[in-house]
Amino acid sequence: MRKLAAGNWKMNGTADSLTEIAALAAATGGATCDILICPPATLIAAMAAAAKDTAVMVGGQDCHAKASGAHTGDISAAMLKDAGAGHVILGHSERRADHGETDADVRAKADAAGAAGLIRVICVGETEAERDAGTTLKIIGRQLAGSVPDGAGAADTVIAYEPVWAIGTGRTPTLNQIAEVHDFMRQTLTDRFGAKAKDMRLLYGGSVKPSNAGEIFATSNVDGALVGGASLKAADFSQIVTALSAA
Ligand SMILES: O=C[C@H](O)COP(=O)(O)O
Repeated sequence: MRKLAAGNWKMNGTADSLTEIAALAAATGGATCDILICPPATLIAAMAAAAKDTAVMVGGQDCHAKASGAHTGDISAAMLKDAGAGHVILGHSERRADHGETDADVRAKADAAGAAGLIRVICVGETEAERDAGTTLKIIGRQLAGSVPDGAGAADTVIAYEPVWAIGTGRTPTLNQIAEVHDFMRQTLTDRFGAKAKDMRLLYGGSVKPSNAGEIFATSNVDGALVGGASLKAADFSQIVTALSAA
């Protein structure tokens, strides 16, 4: 399986940020993993142009479940594809919290993304209260069951485990905690999808940085990362890409 280093720029970046793409491509020329950057929608087309002829792929951060229509401010999966995206992040905890997205919403968006030919990066993760209550695996199981569409496979679906309490906080789970969730996800997906789940990439996300990437990538069933803050600068993200290539 080819591993994946994915960067989520969230609501950061303007046209002048696109210089990071050339710098990232130059610094990761020997990478043996896939490299993806998901900028704000305003930058997708320009980033796709900047990334042309490099190994850097471009993705969206969300899409609407409908193909078109009266949905002011929303963007369809086909529009992302048209702008140059090949992937889309769905069900990020910030969307679940800020926009009330449910597992059913995420699944509908994932179906739309699949129909448009986008690879879905579907996010799951527990809150701190849920971890403290000992319900982490129950929550992850529920989110996987509700958010991942039937028929999903390794070629069209990536899962990102992002403990909500580790996002942007500098806190990370222990390696054992990451392994426990990733092993659980692999088993859960295998129970549902069979052999197809063996090569489905399982990313870890939440305060990944150059200093901890190597040990996280050496953890059981971790096939890459979904990186927020440390993906904004090529100098940082390229080190994470290099660590994943070496894993
Ligand atoms: O999508 C990325 C994650 O939310 C992780 O963000 P972070 O690396 O800034 O903690």
